[in-house]
Parts: sequence; structure tokens; C-alpha cells
Amino acid sequence: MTTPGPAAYQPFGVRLREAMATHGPLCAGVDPHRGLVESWGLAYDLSGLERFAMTCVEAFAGDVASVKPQSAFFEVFGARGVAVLERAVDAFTEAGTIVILDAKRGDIGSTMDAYAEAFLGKDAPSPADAVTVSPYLGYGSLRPAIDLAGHTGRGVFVLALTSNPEGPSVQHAQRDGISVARAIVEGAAADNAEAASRGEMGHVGLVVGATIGSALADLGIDLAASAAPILAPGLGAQGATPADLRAVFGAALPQVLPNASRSILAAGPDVSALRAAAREESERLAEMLAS
Ligand SMILES: O=C(O)c1cc(=O)[nH]c(=O)n1[C@@H]1O[C@H](COP(=O)(O)O)[C@@H](O)[C@H]1O
Repeated sequence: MTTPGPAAYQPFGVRLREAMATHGPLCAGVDPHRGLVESWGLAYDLSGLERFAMTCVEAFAGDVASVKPQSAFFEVFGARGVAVLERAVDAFTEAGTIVILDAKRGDIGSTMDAYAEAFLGKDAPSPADAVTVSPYLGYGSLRPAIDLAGHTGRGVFVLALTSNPEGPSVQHAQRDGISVARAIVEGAAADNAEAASRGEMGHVGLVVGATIGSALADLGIDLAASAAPILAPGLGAQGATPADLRAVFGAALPQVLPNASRSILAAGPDVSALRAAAREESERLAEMLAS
């Protein structure tokens, strides 16, 4: 039997909706780039990494709807870096802040099963509320993570239309007149259908960059109908603005978690300044959504 995770309380989409209503939609990135760590006056070593991560915990925990630690910047320090990541994830979780771990995993189903257990399972060392996953071994290969997340009140965010310029070469490619990205969105919509029938967001989220311009319309993609929470990176450092969100997402805007990392983290290392930067951005985004 699967030991209930947060599902004992509420499904992921419901928890996320509540957190966004309370704090605004911003998902604050925790990306300890070397340049940022050094600009905070910290050494780029394990102690600097820990200080950076824990400053983010102090600034963001309980103040934003969700955070997204980028695993790569912790993995670069080996097992001890991953231990710092785990401490940060645990601290955010303890404060009730939703953690979307940006690990972008994806593999054949049997291996995906192990990744799912590692990040979302009952015995995971520091389970996240959701994890980013790559569907480029086929959407169906993600089944173990999608199902485990559903059973434990957690979520996945499936890459659909990424913010990088190389993305369209794969994601816009078509088979039988349907783009790869549209097939992924339709997969998520099918997995979220039950939640959608209750008027809720589902547990299968999608990653759609705020930088993609008119791609949704061009590819005939209906994100609103997917009932997917939509993680939208690309604000700030990658050039997208809050105004772009409205143009890109249209009717799906209420499902969008705009993500910004470097543009907010640049306000550190002062905890109050960092917290204020995140709050201001989240308020600006909430106002934009309401207008
Ligand atoms: O999955 C992601 O979060 C992601 C997908 C994508 O299409 N583009 C993208 O930038 N990201 C991540 O979002 C964050 C963006 O950081 P900033 O550009 O500093 O705001 C990084 O952690 C990226 O790895």
C-alpha cells in the first residue's frame, strides 16, 4: 500500500490553487549560479551554496506560492551539494511552501519508476511536491511518475514548449498533422480529466515558456482545456515580461505559475530585499491576472 503523502489532505492541483490564491502566482526560482553566489559576496563552494540556499528559504518560505530549486546547481557539488538541496527542500516543505524540484528527469518506464520513487515516493529522502520531467522518450514513459504523483498528492511538470531557442526544432515537429507539443498537452489533458470534471487543476502540469510567442495558436494547442498547472519560465533574465504572459497564455492565464530565478535572486543577499523582490513580482503578476 502506498503511504499517503500530502494527498491525505488534498490533491496537488487543489493545494497549488490555494497557495496561488493566498500568495499570488509567482514560482520563485532557487538557482545558485556561480555568478549569483559570488555577487552575494559568498565563496562558490559548499558553504556558499548552503548559505545561498538557506537565505532563499528565509526569504521565500511562507511568502510565495511555490519555489523551484534547480537541481543542477546543487548536483555540481556532488553528494554534499545534493544534501544541501535536500535540507532546503525539507525547510520549504516544513514552512508549507510548495516545492517544484527542477530535475528534468525522463527515461524508459522501468527506470522512470526509480526516478519517481526517488523524488515523489513514500521513502524518498526529501520528497518534493512536484518534479519536472522530460517526455522525449514518449509521454507514456512518464507513466510511473504520473501515477505515483497522483497517488501521493504530488505532481509532475512535463516539458511541452520550452523557453530555449532550440526547443521548437523538436517540439513543433509534426506527425499525422499533430505537433509533438500538442500531443504532450493532450496526454496531460487526458490524465487531468477527472480533476477537470470537478473544476480543479490536475496533478499533471506542463512547462510552457513565457517566451514562446504565438506558438500555442500556431500549433492549435488549447492549454485551458488541459486543466494543467502551467509552469512558465522565461520572465526577466530570458526577456519575457508580465505583459507577454497575457499575450502567450490568454484564457489559460489562471493556470499559470510564472517562474523567475535570476531576476529575483539578483536582489540578494539581504533577506528582506530578496523577500520584497519576490513579493513585489508576485503582487504585480496577481494584479495583471485580475485585470
Ligand atoms: O523546467 C524549467 O523550469 C525550465 C524550462 C524551460 O523551458 N526554460 C527554463 O528556463 N527552465 C528553467 O527555469 C529557470 C529559469 O531561470 P531564469 O532564466 O534565471 O529566470 C532555470 O532553472 C531553467 O532551467
